Amino acid sequence: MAKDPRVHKAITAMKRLTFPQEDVIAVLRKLLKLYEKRWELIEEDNYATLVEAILEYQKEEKNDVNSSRNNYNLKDHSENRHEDLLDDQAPSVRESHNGRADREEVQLLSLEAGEQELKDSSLSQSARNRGNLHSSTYQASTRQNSLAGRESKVQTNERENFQGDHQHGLVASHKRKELDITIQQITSEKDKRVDGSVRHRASLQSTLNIASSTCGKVIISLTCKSNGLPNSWSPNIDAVVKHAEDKYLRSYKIIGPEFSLVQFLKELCNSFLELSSNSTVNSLVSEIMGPNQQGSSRDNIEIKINKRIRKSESSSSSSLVVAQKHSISLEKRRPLRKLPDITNGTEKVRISLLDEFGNERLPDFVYIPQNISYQGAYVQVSLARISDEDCCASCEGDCLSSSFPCACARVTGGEFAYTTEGLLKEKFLDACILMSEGPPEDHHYYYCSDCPCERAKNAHRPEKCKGHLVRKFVKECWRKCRCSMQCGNRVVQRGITCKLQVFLTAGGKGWGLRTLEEIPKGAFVCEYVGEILTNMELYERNKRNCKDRHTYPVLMDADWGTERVLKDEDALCLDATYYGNVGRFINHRCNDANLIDIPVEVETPDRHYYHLAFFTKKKVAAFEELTWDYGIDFNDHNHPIEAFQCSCGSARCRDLKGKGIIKQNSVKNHATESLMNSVQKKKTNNR
Ligand SMILES: C[S@@+](CC[C@H](N)C(=O)[O-])C[C@H]1O[C@@H](n2cnc3c(N)ncnc32)[C@H](O)[C@@H]1O
Repeated sequence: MAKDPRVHKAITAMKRLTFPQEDVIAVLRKLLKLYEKRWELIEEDNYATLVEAILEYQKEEKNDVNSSRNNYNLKDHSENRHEDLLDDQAPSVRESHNGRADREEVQLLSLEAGEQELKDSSLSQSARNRGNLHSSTYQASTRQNSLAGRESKVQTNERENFQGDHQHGLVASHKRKELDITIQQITSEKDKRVDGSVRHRASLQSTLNIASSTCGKVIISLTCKSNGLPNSWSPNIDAVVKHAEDKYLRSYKIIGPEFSLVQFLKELCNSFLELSSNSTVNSLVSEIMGPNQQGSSRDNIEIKINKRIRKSESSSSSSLVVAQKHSISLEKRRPLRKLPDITNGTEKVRISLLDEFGNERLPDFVYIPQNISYQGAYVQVSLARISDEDCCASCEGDCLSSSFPCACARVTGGEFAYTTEGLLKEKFLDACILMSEGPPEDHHYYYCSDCPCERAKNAHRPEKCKGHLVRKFVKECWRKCRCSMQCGNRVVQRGITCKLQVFLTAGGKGWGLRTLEEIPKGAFVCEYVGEILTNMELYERNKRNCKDRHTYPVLMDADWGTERVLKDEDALCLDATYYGNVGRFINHRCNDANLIDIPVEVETPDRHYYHLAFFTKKKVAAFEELTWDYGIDFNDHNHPIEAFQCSCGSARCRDLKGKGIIKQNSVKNHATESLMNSVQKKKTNNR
């Protein structure tokens, strides 16, 4: 173990990302030198800089064609590394630097589905040649088993009807089959460590093989090959499966919590059987890369297909018939793009942007940390409008620590909404969540007699008001108050404190926002900041720009219930399309989003204008995407602006047509106004 705890921590963090220790050490050395040992630069954003530097390093190493020089340097490095960074490394790691063959092959993972023996399989042959098989078997069907407490050597058979609707020549003869999913970690004995983990010698080139036998058996095999690269230890297969699942669940959020990698691999096997009956190479490529991406370098992953057909595809013989080879060359790794701070220094914290895919247009907008009026919106902020009841002119220091709640707690029933830790009180938060998600109750809604939203659409014959949710407000101390800026009743106005990152989502949602650290329940994350427009201005703007891919308006109707007739200039909205803050990147998630938007009164008791603040509804893990429920009714046909097909991944996703459950034909998707009418839509949906 390294003596320096910071080195040890960095190595452990990188190990979780499966970076070879040798690479981590080499890069750490360089970075420490470069940053003059300023560890905070390396550690910030959960080692984002280190991750990038390692990827760069690996790319450079790979590009070094002079293998002998490369070997010499690597050995040289590795010895130095031990001296100055890892003084007390485990002997097994030291050992791995020596006696390394230039080119070795270790099969990391092989998955088999089927019940019959493979005959004449190059895969099983190659596995045999490599020596011992270390095998772990998982139950394919249950989530518990795939996520937690996996046990090796447990084999479960799952009944599958192979015939079903697959009209597959190869499997047609088997009406019902047992389908076993077996994950095997295959390696040569000399690569095995004492603790059971496996040393692998390369990470730059991997080969994915899929093969099927005529009796319906499919083998998926992932092979990693070395090219004289630094030695490293491959993690235990349990860790690999869990890591991949966690990554999809936590970072990408494109799948539900019931996702199981093993189940996914099983589906891959079944798809392979289906496709191999009549597929062409193209159809398989299309299956892997998506119909519009054939031949494109969207992922910059080179997929070579060597179709080695030993028998005709339609053959019903029982020998192995197809071996499709996809060589995934990480040499052509996607270029990472990172902006260190999209706020241009306007926030207290830096907010980076990371494009792991390297192919998305950078967002085109101006970052503003606070709302600003576009034109007609008149936000009346004046000391005169703040009455004695709306401020605490005799407080000092921290209002939360005084024995009696001051006047500023009046709005929240004489109790402050925040705890001394700066979180929303659970009772208050839960009440807000219940109002926005719970069964709709009529007294939660206000129906205008002359609704500005409907007036904007048709001034002469406005439709009936769709209803506006009467929201609970938080009220913060402000300028007329005599407490300090550190008062616990000033949270939103102090701005963002969480470590956030804009990232390109993997699920087709465009950019998204994630947290780089765990956030507790009830924490303020950020505001929704944009241009303040009148409702009419927004309507006109949307009519002009309805083709914009992403639109970002929010109606500030949380307190319309207190007005008899709302004048057009008082019906305000926020639009973050052209000017906005990081809140504009928060994607929608149906029903079980981790953020809730709560109106916060700061500068004025006049609630035509307020701040819309996002708080966590539950504890959010580091790297989890932050989402809120826009309140969209995906069945609403009458919206002028076309909305997105929802890819939120929630098990309770409301966009049924997007999932093919409702026919799409004449149904139009509409987004922007859905945001504006979110209340009514949620209500309808809940009914
Ligand atoms: C407020 S923006 C969020 C940031 C946006 N993803 C971007 O790249 O700038 C809203 C837009 O993001 C996309 N989006 C948000 N949530 C989505 C979801 N669940 N499924 C698909 N697209 C989504 C839609 O294009 C939507 O109009």
